[in-house]
Amino acid sequence: MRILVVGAGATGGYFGARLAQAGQDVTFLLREKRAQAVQQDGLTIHSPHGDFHFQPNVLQASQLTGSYDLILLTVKSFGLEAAIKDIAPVVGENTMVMPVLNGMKHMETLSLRFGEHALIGGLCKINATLDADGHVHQMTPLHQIIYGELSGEKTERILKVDQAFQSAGVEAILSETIITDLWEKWLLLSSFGAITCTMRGNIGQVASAPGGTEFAQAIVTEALTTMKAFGYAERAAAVAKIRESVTDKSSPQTSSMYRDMMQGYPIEADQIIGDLVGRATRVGINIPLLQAAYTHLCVYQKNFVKQ
Ligand SMILES: NC(=O)C1=CN([C@@H]2O[C@H](COP(=O)(O)OP(=O)(O)OC[C@H]3O[C@@H](n4cnc5c(N)ncnc54)[C@H](OP(=O)(O)O)[C@@H]3O)[C@@H](O)[C@H]2O)C=CC1
Ligand SMILES: CC(C)(CO)C(=O)C(=O)O
Repeated sequence: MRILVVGAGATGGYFGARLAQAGQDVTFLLREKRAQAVQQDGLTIHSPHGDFHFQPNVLQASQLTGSYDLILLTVKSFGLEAAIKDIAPVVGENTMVMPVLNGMKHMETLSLRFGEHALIGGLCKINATLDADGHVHQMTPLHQIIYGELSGEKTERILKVDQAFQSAGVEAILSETIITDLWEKWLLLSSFGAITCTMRGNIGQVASAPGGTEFAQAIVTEALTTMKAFGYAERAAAVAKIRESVTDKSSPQTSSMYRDMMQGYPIEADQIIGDLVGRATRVGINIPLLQAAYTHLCVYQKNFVKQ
């Protein structure tokens, strides 16, 4: 299977490297600066599962030819439009486009652009980041990737995707409920993001502070109420697990949005929190805490991102 990984940041670098390490036919589509750096230095992964350094196949958009069987989209939401333009020439009739972005909005965008048949639902759970040298650091052993047909069917093509990820030494899960999984990942991440970015601490620090647990629970309730109004069919056990994880007083967990914010990087405020606020406003649901979190993130985004 010809696999194109778009981006060699935290998620693309990690999962793309693991696929390549397993001998899969992987090419990275990178923009000029990153392409030059990776071509010169290779790609390095630091991981509790073992470090890995290799010289990947790298192309820039103007060098793409043919079509790919699977395109793994690992850009941030604010890079999505440009990435769509870049990959469009190599999305053939049988190409599967699998994003791992957090949130839901990108699914509509991609479906409108390439058609729903091209889209494979995908998400990943990992705590990873890029360091100043462009190395990928996986900070905890978590490296889960979940994917599935939007219909839930076990088609021939999704079984091939499954085979590739199963070979890669990561926790790979073929899901028959990927849309629900995506809502739940968004519920988890929007809550993690709003809690850690607003309170500037990890989950345990917030949960241990006066009012922190109540704040975290109220954030989950606001996000959940909004998602249910837009089609999320609540699975009680999943929501209970999310509530548990956002109120765990011993948890050192943050979110990628929090880590990006601490480093002065751009964040996905609109995709992760703004989209929820917009949806709630459209149907008249009051979500004051998420609204405040969004305002807070927008102030950061406008004034404090390092150029
Ligand atoms: N980091 C994490 O732990 C997790 C992240 N996620 C989600 O995964 C998604 C990706 O996040 P993450 O991997 O952290 O992001 P990163 O910022 O680490 O990586 C994104 C990469 O995409 C590259 N990129 C952007 N546009 C293009 C393009 N047109 N062509 C080629 N490369 C491009 C950027 O490269 P450059 O700018 O250098 O050109 C950058 O290196 C997000 O939606 C995030 O919320 C989900 C779970 C965990
Ligand atoms: C759920 C979590 C926190 C880890 O995968 C995440 O998705 C992120 O940090 O973006």
